[in-house]
Amino acid sequence: MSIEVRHVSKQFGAFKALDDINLDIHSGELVALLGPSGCGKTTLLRIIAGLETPDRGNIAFHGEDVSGRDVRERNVGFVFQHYALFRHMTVFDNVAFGLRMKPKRERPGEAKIAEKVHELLNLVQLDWLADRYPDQLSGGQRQRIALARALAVEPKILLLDEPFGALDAKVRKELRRWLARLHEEINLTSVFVTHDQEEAMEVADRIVVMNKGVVEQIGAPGEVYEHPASDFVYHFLGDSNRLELGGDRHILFRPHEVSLSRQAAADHRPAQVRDIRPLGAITRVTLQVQGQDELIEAEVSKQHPGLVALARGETLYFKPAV
Ligand SMILES: Nc1ncnc2c1ncn2[C@@H]1O[C@H](COP(=O)(O)OP(=O)(O)OP(=O)(O)O)[C@@H](O)[C@H]1O
Repeated sequence: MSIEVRHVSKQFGAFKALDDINLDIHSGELVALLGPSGCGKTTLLRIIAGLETPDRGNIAFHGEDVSGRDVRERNVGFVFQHYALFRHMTVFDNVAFGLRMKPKRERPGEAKIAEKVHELLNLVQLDWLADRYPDQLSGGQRQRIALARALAVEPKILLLDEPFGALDAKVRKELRRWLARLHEEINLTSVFVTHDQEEAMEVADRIVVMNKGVVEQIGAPGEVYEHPASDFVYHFLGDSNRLELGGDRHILFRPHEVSLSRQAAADHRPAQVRDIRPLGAITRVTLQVQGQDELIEAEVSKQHPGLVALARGETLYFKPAV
């Protein structure tokens, strides 16, 4: 099921949360809405779901305008960060909930429901927890159960709002890999909101980079990283340095896109070493360049000859190598 967003705008009082958003999400795609806090990601997701009405524009699923349909009629599944499981129900009953709530003529029998619930719990690899209560689960397990619950009613579209936001870094990483694999398996058109560029880069087929209510760029992770359409996208999608070139000219480069030398070299600028951080295979050197306050971060292999016995306060020569 594809999703078409056409000229969608939304205002809260005088504040423009979304300004003429256009977006095509293909059937089976996993798309990330990425941007800083307050850029309108959640509002857009809620409008796609039917939880919020746009002031202008419309949403179509597979070419069919669904603007007039409410959230229940749109057949979308949700996983929201704070959309808690029902505490007084077991894992099994939580996952069965949506099926049991169906109108009588669509509701499967209890045997069929049990079969379906176990199938879903197997899919999220937590069948062994069926009789537990949410309080007896870890945060990561709870999110996987929330996903199973969302999938129970066989939605045509899955919407996830910072689904792993509240979890610690290691669990987040595991879960996002797991989500990517799961998505490969079930191929459900999915949209997830995140402000974490690493998460978007790692999981999504395509990334929609948003800023202040507009779409800055849409593309595959590699595309938006390698060919950012604006300075905003460049900065947002990874660490970046800005080097003043005089006048109002500047150059942007990534910490690893740098040539470092202990001796003065052609086109290299002198800089004072402010900090040296070994980070495993690479070492990050923070540099202060004359004539600008913003520090430069250079990341080189830990074997780089320029690092031998290097100390803070010394002078290094560097050049952006972009
Ligand atoms: N119901 C509302 N009433 C008033 N303002 C709102 C409402 N919902 C959202 N906003 C405002 O609209 C802007 C966009 O909110 P939204 O939740 O879409 O941003 P976001 O990109 O998802 O940010 P975050 O990552 O912080 O959730 C914010 O400035 C927010 O304060």
